[in-house]
Order: sequence, then structure tokens, then C-alpha cells
Amino acid sequence: MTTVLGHPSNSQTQPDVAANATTSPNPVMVKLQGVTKSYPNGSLGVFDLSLEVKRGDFLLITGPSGAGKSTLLKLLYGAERPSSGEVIVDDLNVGKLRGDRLSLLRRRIGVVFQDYKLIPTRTVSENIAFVLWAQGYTRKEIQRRLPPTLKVVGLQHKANCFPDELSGGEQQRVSLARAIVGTPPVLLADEPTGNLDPDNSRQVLNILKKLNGMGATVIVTTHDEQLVQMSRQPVVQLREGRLYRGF
Ligand SMILES: Nc1ncnc2c1ncn2[C@@H]1O[C@H](COP(=O)(O)OP(=O)(O)OP(=O)(O)O)[C@@H](O)[C@H]1O
Repeated sequence: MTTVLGHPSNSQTQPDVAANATTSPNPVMVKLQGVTKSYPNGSLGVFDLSLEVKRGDFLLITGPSGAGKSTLLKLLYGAERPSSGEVIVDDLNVGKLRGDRLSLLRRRIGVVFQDYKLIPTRTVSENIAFVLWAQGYTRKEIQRRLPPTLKVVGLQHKANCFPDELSGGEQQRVSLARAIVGTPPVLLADEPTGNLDPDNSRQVLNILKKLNGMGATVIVTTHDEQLVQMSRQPVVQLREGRLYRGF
């Protein structure tokens, strides 16, 4: 099955965040063609999955536990390789990339995890800056990028706090900031509201939508029915590794 999603009008452009969003004339940002992933222990992650996501789209992927949502995202950022089929992101065949070429692709993909994965001994600013530092950005460029990124996630006033001084929602917003500070054209979020109450979930959703409005292609997995209802974005469902359009 191939699911081709429509292209919402994202005419607003804002500086900095998602500034890399339009570098290729190809309107398709993510394409999976007949992708199966089976793990060495025989578990099936996804099966014969085909999907296209256009540049600037916002897609929700829902489905029960074990349906293959995380596997799908891992295939997109190259943390897993397909057993068969092709995974194309931003015109690159992810399953075939190795070493530096895979690292370069990963710079073009921001990833947000349910459990935040922040460095506990670093401040908010340092957690965000670390990504840029690891990618070889100059100190000046890091300092240029931090304030607008903190602003997008509403955490200017928490820049010098440590993760354990923040609420769960704030920690998730730091992890969002870290994912977007390098202005990736693709943003993947794996259950970003899984540990959050409805208010914080709404805030995270609004930030994701804002980034999408700035041009980023956003793919979010979620169990959260309320989030799906609130988002008013296209939804596909995974069940037992297979993809279904909507519910
Ligand atoms: N590293 C792995 N080794 C073996 N099997 C795995 C591995 N990762 C995932 N699986 C299996 O692949 C299937 C899909 O798992 P996946 O984590 O993608 O589902 P999910 O929809 O993200 O679930 P959840 O919502 O609980 O996080 C499951 O049967 C799972 O047990």
C-alpha cells in the first residue's frame, strides 16, 4: 500500500529554525518502498511498508504498543537498516549510507524521544549547544542560534537550569530545542507527549506545528488519541507492522 499525503500550505517562513527546509526540488521528503524490518530474534518490526511524505507535511503515526512505530522512525534516521525495501530521506537511500554519509544525513534530521535523553550534568543551554558543538559549529554560531531556539520552545528563562530543575514538559521542550537548533529540514518525534499531561502535550504539539509552519517536515508517533484529535493533521495507523490510512 502506498499512502501519499497532501501538502498543506506552509507559506509563512521565519528565519533560522528549519532554514534548511527547501534545498531540493524533489517534493517528496520521505519515501519508503516495500520496507520490511525483521530483527535478528525473528520479531517483525514493519512489513512491506510503503509511504510517501512530502516536504513540509505533518504526519502522525499512531498504533498500539509493538505496532512498529519506533522501528519506522529508526529506519528513517538510520538507527536500523531495512531487511528489504528502500528508505529514502531527502533523496538519500538511508539503508545504504555508512559512516560520514550517514552522519551527514543525521544532521538533517532532528529526533525527539519520549524520555528526553538530556545530559543531567549540563544546563539547558549546554544540552542544546552540545549538538552544534559536536557538529563543529563555531562558538559564535552556537551563541547566535541559542536565543531564537530557546524562544521557540519558550525556555529563555530556564537557560541556566539543569534538567532535574525542570518539569517533564520543560524537559521535553529542551529536547525539542536540541532537535531543531541545527535547523534540520526533517523532524521526527517518537511519542513526544508520552510522559506529559494534556496541557504540556498541547504545548509540545503547538511547537511541532510552529516548526512545521516554518517549513520542517514533521513526523510524530503517538498513542495519544487526544493529541491526534487536537492536531487536525493527517494520520496513518500501524498495526502489527502494517500501515493503514487513518483509522
Ligand atoms: N531491537 C529489537 N530487537 C528485537 N525486536 C525488536 C527490537 N525493537 C523492536 N522489536 C520488536 O519489533 C516490534 C515493533 O516494535 P516497536 O518498538 O517498533 O513498536 P512501537 O509501536 O514503537 O511500540 P511502543 O509504542 O510500545 O513503543 C515489536 O514486536 C518489538 O518487540
